[in-house]
Amino acid sequence: MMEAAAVWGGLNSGVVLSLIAVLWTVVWQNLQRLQLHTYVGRHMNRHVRRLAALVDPYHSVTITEYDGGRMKRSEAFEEVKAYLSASCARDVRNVRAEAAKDTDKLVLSMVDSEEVFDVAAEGVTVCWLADSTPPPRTDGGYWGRRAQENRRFYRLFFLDRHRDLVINTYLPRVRKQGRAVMVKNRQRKLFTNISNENWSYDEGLTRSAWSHVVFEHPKTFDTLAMEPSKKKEIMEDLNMFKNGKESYARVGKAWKRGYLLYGPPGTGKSAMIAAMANYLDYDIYDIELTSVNSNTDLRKLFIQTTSKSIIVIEDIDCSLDLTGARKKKEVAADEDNKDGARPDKPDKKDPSSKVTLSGLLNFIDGLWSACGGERLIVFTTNHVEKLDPALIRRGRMDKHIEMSYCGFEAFKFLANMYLQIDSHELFPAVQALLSQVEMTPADVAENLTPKSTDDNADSSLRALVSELEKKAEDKPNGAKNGQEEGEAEHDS
Ligand SMILES: Nc1ncnc2c1ncn2[C@@H]1O[C@H](COP(=O)(O)OP(=O)(O)OP(=O)(O)O)[C@@H](O)[C@H]1O
Ligand SMILES: [Mg+2]
Repeated sequence: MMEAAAVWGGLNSGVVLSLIAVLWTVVWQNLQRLQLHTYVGRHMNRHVRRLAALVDPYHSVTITEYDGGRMKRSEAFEEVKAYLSASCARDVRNVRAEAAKDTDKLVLSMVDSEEVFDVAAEGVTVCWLADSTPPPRTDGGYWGRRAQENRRFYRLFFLDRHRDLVINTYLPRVRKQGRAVMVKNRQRKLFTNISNENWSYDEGLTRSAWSHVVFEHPKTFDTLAMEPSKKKEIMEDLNMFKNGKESYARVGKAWKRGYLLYGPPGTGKSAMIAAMANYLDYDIYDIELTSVNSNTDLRKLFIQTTSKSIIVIEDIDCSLDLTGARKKKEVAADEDNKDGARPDKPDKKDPSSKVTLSGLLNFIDGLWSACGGERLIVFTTNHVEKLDPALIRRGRMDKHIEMSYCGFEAFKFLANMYLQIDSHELFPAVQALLSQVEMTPADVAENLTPKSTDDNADSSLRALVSELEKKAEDKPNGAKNGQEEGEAEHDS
């Protein structure tokens, strides 16, 4: 009887303390809502939590700003920060406002020592604390100065009995929703590599070889003149890629895809890349190969790219001597075998050979095998026939897309876009002329652009026809160099 009374008494005190904790939680939330919580309140909050822990132990999970000693910003930290800023920021009295990159908006987050409650599930309240630890002692220098900044962290408190729910359901949800907030707030960027002297630092401690601007190119597939079926095929290919995480994993392939865009100047290769980036919602990394000092630097550039990006090397034939250079050097090496010369050894006298073909191949193969996924690599060239076959073989450049002179389908698209017409008496003449002469979509678009307020569809079309006729006269044979209409495209 006595024992039963003791247990009952213990239970009773447990229930009372739990009730105090719950009551305090409610009071605290209301104080916050009324903006009456104070420094003292925060301390009481902690004491109540300690008191409650006597009967119902709580646990905590700490999410730090940096991953271990790798000096890399923790993704989980960013996700929690984004989640809290979106879901709970209204309940926080003191917030830190940071300038969002490249916009006028501010990103709000909790200042140190701020706490906020969140509902993990019905009847399950958890508490987030924002805080920081003093920096480790260092001996100056840039890294030292950066390291002197406090290391921030978020700590999540929850009761022992909610452990499974918090770890298995709530935290994954927080990360997922945080990621969604980050995607929503994310502005796409166009990165470019700059010379090493100007290497910049990103907001973490990571040294960056890239500088960036906000990517705001207006070109989309809706405004890209192309034979409709070809355009559809490319868009479906991109869809398959974007949604192909599982299928790539199933067949054991890295989640990467290579595109080679080739064709004469002004046929829309760069426009196509912008349309792809807008369609996929990816960043663009535009590599200027001639600014890369060595194969090692090329590798560093690659390592600092992120997923959901298009890595672009424009005019690949001009950036590197890839026009059978490997073969020439192989011959030279055979002749000069005594020196043990390597076929792809860079020629120090030739500044264009700072990055070699083999360096570039390693770069692409690295892309294919190393780090995370979801990267497209796009090469453009005006002279596909000059490229080393090794560079464009299947597995490196998976899809070859020919961007060609303007065909009738592309013209109709442009006429609709620029003049808002689907047919006109001059269309047959334009069709006949386009089958005879080569004119790029860029030139057709320029001719269709009204030059004065007096211009209309009729005058613009006449201007185009007369331009095409002039070209036909300049080209006595009239043939189109065996070029078929529109844009051809094939998988290699
Ligand atoms: N198919 C197209 N549809 C719509 N606009 C086009 C098309 N092709 C070219 N243009 C327009 O013409 C201009 C030049 O095109 P772009 O820079 O994409 O050519 P390019 O193929 O990259 O040329 P280069 O080989 O010289 O780099 C751009 O303003 C682009 O918007
Ligand atoms: Mg271009």
